[in-house]
Amino acid sequence: MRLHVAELAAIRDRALAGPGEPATAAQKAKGKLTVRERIGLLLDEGSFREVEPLRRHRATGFGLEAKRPYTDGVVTGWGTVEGRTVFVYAHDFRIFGGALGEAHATKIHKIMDMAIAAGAPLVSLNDGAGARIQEGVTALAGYGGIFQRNTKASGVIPQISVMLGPCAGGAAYSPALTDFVFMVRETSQMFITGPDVVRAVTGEEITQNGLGGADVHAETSGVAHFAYDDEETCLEEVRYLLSMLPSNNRENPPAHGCDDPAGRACQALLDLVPVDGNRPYDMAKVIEEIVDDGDFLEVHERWARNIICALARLDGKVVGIVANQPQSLAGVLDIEASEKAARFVQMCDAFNIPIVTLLDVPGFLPGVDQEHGGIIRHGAKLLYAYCNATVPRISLILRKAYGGAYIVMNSQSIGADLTYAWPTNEIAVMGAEGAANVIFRRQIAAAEDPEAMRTRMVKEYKAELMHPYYAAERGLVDDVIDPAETREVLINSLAMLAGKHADRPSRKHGNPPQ
Ligand SMILES: CCC(=O)SCCNC(=O)CCNC(=O)[C@H](O)C(C)(C)COP(=O)(O)OP(=O)(O)OC[C@H]1O[C@@H](n2cnc3c(N)ncnc32)[C@H](O)[C@@H]1OP(=O)(O)O
Repeated sequence: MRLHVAELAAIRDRALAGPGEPATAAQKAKGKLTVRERIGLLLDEGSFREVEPLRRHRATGFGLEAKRPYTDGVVTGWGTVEGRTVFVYAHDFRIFGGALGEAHATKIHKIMDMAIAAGAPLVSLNDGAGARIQEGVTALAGYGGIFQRNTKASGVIPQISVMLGPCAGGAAYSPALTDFVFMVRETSQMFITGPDVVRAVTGEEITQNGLGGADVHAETSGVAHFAYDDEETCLEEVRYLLSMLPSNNRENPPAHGCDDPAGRACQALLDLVPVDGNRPYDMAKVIEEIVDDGDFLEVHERWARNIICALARLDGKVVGIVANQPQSLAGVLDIEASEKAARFVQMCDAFNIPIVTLLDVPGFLPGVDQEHGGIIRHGAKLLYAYCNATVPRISLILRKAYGGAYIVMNSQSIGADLTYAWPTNEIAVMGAEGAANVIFRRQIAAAEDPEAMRTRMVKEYKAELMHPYYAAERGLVDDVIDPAETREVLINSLAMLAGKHADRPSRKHGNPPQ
């Protein structure tokens, strides 16, 4: 037996060592960690249990018979993050550029099936060149199996994709099906086809980073939710995100003890938000003041900055926050903001995270670009997501909430459980100036002094329809609160809603706007 065990140890050592020093040096020269270093940073120390470390491909042709490394270029297994089980698969770029062949794919399929069965999150550490060219259609079929499982797992277990190298083709599609995409500046890219193919087909000259680097995807395309300067910080933030998510859709997110008093008065809010509805301010500071210890994790922080989507804790329990950002495009809803918030609301609903919506919204962004770009169907995505969400939903109107944007952003009429407003709230079909221009157009045009008439009509409209208690008198907000009470009121209301259960009519699935 000892001889056998010694032989096993030698084989294991070879598998663990990977493809050798030159390949490792090349990986390091690109500023990247090795696959096992990454897994070591992601998981609790010593918790990784590898599955199929001795797997090798059986493909033939193109010299593959002579090149059959252990792992086949992907390390799979499970471990823990803060003591909770997490499944992981990680490409090894040193082997076939991390490209996916049949054996590689079936290892990933197995670990995905295990994660779904165990009801635990799946994290992929992506550093791979897509389908392994030498294996042809079997490689493509392997990707099909991953996409199918990504979709099956969607809304069942959290799926997190961490991009740690140049990821092409299927290695970019699969992450797009998952809940969160993390990237690292300079070293990670995502594209359907690399710069060489782009040059050949369209004649465009572009670098890998220019085409699909972290900043491109975190700021322009919205493909990446998070971007960091180095792998260590990136993987630490993945751990932080996991600490806010439940293991699966049958559980609640983990609650923590909280030293920040639930009844803490938020006096700073009285000065943070200008009473004049046209003056900008930083909504992030408002969120910081309300949530436990001022701590929150912004999702898609650099994309569609006119809306904030963040995970935070209130009295130790995780909440999702959706908030207009008045210091960016006046907090207006446009195509990208609608898409960003819709996906976030859906994610929160899938994983039992109550949603707090902070409104200060002048409406949808008008314009030809927006209309031709499909603001109607993109805005409808957010409406659909809120209407569909059965988790506790609370809205707070800080200042203005106008028109369709007011309805879309979790108004009482689309199912908010509770709606509060500050005494500065102004809920209306549109701003007073715009409203007066429409309904008093004739009187203004016929007046001797049109400007004086316009001013008088604006004032009249405001006095009649836009005073802060108009909605409260009609029961359309549940209470008008002192901003300093905001934290206490939200915590108290969420505690009441903790047992919320909502049934929906039976159906296969809805047909959301796309
Ligand atoms: C589902 C459909 C799909 O996935 S279709 C997508 C197919 N994949 C592609 O088109 C990507 C082709 N590869 C590339 O564009 C580049 O290799 C990228 C990913 C940009 C990385 O470039 P770079 O960092 O310079 O590395 P490199 O080209 O030297 O490659 C390193 C080693 O990996 C190999 N490699 C690369 N891609 C594949 C692939 N798809 N199949 C099999 N092997 C691949 C390279 O040949 C190279 O190998 P070696 O180290 O020279 O032995």
